[in-house]
Amino acid sequence: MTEKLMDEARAMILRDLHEWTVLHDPDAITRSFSFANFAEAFSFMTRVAFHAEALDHHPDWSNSYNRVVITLTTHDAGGLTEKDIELAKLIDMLAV
Ligand SMILES: C[C@H](O)[C@H](O)[C@H]1CNC2=NC(N)=NC(=O)C2=N1
Repeated sequence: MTEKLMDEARAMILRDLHEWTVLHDPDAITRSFSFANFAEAFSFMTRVAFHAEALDHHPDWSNSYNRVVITLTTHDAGGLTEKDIELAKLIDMLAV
């Protein structure tokens, strides 16, 4: 199983993901994205979904019209792992 990120490694990685906010209960990161309209938002979600499926790591998310809120955590590990970081970086690339 993928292990939870700890201490310095975790702090260093999270510094690079400065657009994401760290949550503590559960241990997770969250970011809100806004798009021109629903079609753009849903197209983004579709692209993220295919990558998430390929990674076998899935976002907790919600969508309201042009806004998508994504929370990443590893349920199996009870907190943030490398898999969340990998998916967050991918999501950041897909959002631009
Ligand atoms: C069996 C399968 O690999 C697991 O259930 C995966 C699927 N996707 C997952 N996604 C997330 N975010 N956390 C998990 O623990 C997780 N587990």
